[in-house]
Amino acid sequence: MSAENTTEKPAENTTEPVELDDETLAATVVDSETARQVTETLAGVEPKVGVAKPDPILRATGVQRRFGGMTAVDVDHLEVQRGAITALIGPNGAGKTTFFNLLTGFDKPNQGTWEFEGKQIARTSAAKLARSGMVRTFQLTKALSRLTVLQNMLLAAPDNPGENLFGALFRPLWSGVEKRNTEKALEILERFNLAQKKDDFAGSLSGGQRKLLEMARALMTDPAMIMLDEPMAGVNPALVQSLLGHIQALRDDGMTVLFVEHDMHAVRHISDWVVVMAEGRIVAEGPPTSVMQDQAVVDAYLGAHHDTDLGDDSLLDPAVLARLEAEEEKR
Ligand SMILES: Nc1ncnc2c1ncn2[C@@H]1O[C@H](COP(=O)(O)OP(=O)(O)OP(=O)(O)O)[C@@H](O)[C@H]1O
Repeated sequence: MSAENTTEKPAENTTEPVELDDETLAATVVDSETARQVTETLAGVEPKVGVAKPDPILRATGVQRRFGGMTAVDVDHLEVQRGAITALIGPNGAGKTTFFNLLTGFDKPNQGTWEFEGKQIARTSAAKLARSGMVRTFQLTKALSRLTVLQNMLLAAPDNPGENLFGALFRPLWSGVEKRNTEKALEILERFNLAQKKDDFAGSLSGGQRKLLEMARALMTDPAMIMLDEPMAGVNPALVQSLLGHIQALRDDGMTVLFVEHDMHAVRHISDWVVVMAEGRIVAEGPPTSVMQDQAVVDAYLGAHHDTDLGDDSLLDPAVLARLEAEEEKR
């Protein structure tokens, strides 16, 4: 199917929840050398809120964002370890998206500072951040859906002159850049199994393929750190495994990954470190298994919506389980 002979059609399964059993999810975990090294390094870090990391790529301090009288984000201190997959989780309204938007230059804080690669970046624009190596994924807008997959990739290239004066005046120079960008785009599309779709409209892709394209676009800037906004949302379960594999591959290629996600199951299997937010604050952080046993995390999720599945019960501390059962009986 190509852009020339097809019309845009809605993506499939965009609202389907992720429902994969733990065994399937566990099977997606890649036992790479990098994964082992990261786990080993983080095993030496005390799982407590605000703890210093051995090699932080991002450090945020005293970040506050208020909307009227409501404080949506109030983070004392957070460090993100270089080369690891960090998940930012929490119940609805916890402040994850607001914090993510602040870190990626899409919103301005009332107060706070943060640095990336040792440089202050609070109040730096998203475009500037991308040029310095921190990039976030975007949901495909309506306009981008009407472009082909390859055109989407080329637009994401940092030196894309587009239709500006430079492009018009320096065509020969631009065509060299365009050739390089096209080669790079095709290489990345190949990696995400999207090369065959390069001439399809982005709007014709399934929910999962769109998420892959969002990641592929971000890689056009050769980032050191990639920030993913709910990478599993709206993805057909059949594609979740492949998506998780791609996220791990980014880490194994040396990138730092930070993602916002609701789904506890998936988070637990692929994250090296989990940060939990509730009511604007970070209430726990640590390796996935220890975080799941943390009372503050259980309280945060139960307080928000009682039917939340925290994942594999066998990982929960017996005392926590007993308490959950007692609370269940009371209801
Ligand atoms: N632009 C805004 N104006 C007013 N209040 C806002 C705004 N953006 C977010 N909020 C509020 O800030 C709080 C945190 O919202 P946020 O979207 O960051 O939470 P979240 O953890 O991402 O939740 P979800 O998982 O439901 O997306 C919520 O109470 C929300 O209503």
